[in-house]
Amino acid sequence: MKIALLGYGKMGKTIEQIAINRGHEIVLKIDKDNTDYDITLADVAIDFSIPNVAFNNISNCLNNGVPVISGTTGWLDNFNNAVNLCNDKKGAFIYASNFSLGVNIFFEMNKYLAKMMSNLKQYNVSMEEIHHTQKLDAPSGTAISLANDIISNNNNFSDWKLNENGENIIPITAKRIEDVPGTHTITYASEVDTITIDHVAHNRQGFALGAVIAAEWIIGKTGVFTMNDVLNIG
Ligand SMILES: NC(=O)C1=CN([C@@H]2O[C@H](COP(=O)(O)OP(=O)(O)OC[C@H]3O[C@@H](n4cnc5c(N)ncnc54)[C@H](OP(=O)(O)O)[C@@H]3O)[C@@H](O)[C@H]2O)C=CC1
Ligand SMILES: O=C(O)C1=N[C@H](C(=O)O)C[C@H](O)C1
Repeated sequence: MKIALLGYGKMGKTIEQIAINRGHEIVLKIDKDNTDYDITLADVAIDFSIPNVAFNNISNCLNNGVPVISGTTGWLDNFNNAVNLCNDKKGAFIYASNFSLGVNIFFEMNKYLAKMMSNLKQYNVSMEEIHHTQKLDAPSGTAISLANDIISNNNNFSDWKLNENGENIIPITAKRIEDVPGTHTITYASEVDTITIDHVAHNRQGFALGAVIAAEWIIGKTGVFTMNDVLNIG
């Protein structure tokens, strides 16, 4: 498979290694100094870039009939536009805030726990995410997915806020510590006890492998998909 890497930073480089080991060819490596390119050279594009260019990258792929996998976070104001464009062009598109198998299992655990806690109003939920100091967005895309899944599965919470408490609010704390690949912790606390679940990434390999598996999976398909479709979980 011929892969275009839209974004050739920490993730782009990790994806390159894994893709080559799985027998793929990298035909484009795009960073901020190299934005004039022919996307049709690729069978599939993998976008791990920066929030304010992700939607343009995705649109360029969809307008040129190239399936696109995006892991870039912090651009979701334009998510519905990407979905509409994909449907108009009969293209293929997957966005995931987190491509790792472990986090996708953690997403399911979070939904299950949120459902169980729905009738237990004595528990307040809170979330903490920790990432490396170069991260541009906060809270992380993964934390936003986790919070939205709690809201969909638990009537006690209707919104999330960064560093803010309040009735029916899920407070999210974002910490930035050098070299941390990604840690997410969900805490339910009552007066008598605390329940915590967490996911700790040890490196970026899990995110990158998931993105390459999604790129292999999407070839020949039409539509907007999620990692649940790819991994067949949930
Ligand atoms: N969904 C998931 O599983 C995961 C998502 N992420 C997300 O992926 C994104 C990238 O993360 P990471 O690799 O750590 O970040 P980096 O900062 O290491 O890499 C970002 C890359 O984007 C490039 N870039 C800048 N402008 C453009 C442009 N116009 N077109 C294409 N590329 C451009 C940068 O180029 P230059 O170096 O020249 O500035 C750089 O190569 C982030 O949004 C992060 O949150 C990260 C890990 C997992
Ligand atoms: O920027 C990162 O590094 C990561 N970003 C994603 C997010 O915002 O959730 C996924 C992962 O946690 C690493």
